[in-house]
Amino acid sequence: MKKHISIIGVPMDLGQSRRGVDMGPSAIRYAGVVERLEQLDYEIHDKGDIEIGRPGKDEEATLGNNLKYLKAVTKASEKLAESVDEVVAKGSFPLVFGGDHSIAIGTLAGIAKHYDNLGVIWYDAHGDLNTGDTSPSGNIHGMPLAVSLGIGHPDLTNIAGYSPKIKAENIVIIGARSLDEGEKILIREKGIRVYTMHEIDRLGMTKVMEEAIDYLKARNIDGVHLSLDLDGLDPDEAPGVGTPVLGGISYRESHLAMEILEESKLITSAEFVEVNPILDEKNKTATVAVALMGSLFGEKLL
Ligand SMILES: NC(=[NH2+])NCCC[C@H](N)C(=O)O
Ligand SMILES: [Mn+2]
Ligand SMILES: [Mn+2]
Repeated sequence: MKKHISIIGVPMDLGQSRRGVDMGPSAIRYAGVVERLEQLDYEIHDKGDIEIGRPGKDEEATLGNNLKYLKAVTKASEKLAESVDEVVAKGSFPLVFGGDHSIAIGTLAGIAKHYDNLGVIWYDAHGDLNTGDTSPSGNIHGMPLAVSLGIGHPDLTNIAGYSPKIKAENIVIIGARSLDEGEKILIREKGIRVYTMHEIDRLGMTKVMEEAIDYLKARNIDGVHLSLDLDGLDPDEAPGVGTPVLGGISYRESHLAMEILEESKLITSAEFVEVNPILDEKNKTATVAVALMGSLFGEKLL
């Protein structure tokens, strides 16, 4: 039987302040993702996009809680959680395209209930561990990992009616190079495993991925979600992102990371987020995302 992948697009741009990231799912499709994965003998079902809707003028205010567009993000997260939930329930692999990283709130809400002990690999320049209290921006795309740990506004932590979605000791962050003070405190307090750029430079990507995999296996995880923020890569190679940070993971290292994950056979769901075609150069970032998906699903040169 052919393995089955279900694509869900999430044209969400309300979790941050640079317009255009809502076109990410189109850019990724345009870069040929379906054709590419079909060649790997997967059966692909593109479920289309989640409807986000435009917030009214009265919704733009943060209502004093430092959570921009809380209502609209909550609504979209609920819809996404339902759609992802259906995909997992029927035994297909959920592959979600963003949209900004706030969508991980809904993705994880739909996935985590199907696992007793879900692992998460968070491939990102950032920790996304803020709350309304610690965020310097009020942008919800800087909060999804905290929300999934059950930390943050109850409207967000209770998406799909349960909380927390994941455990701190089952998370590995890879590529971090920009963390806010509150995020650093949370990382230390919860003992979250983080491979910063320092460790990637020092150990090399092979060792980092092998350690990450061993770490998750030792936690007896029964599935692993890959949440890949394209800003984890260096902005020279993935320029189409809203919050670029210099000194990132290279395209080659990222391919290697995806290949090692594929060999591990641990990944049970994935999302690729923050692709913003307005900020991109000739759809380069979406093309990089699709190439990485190729490796994640087993593409080989020979
Ligand atoms: N998913 C992202 N690109 N997150 C960037 C977050 C940036 C910053 N830490 C903030 O909370 O505003
Ligand atoms: Mn990021
Ligand atoms: Mn992120």
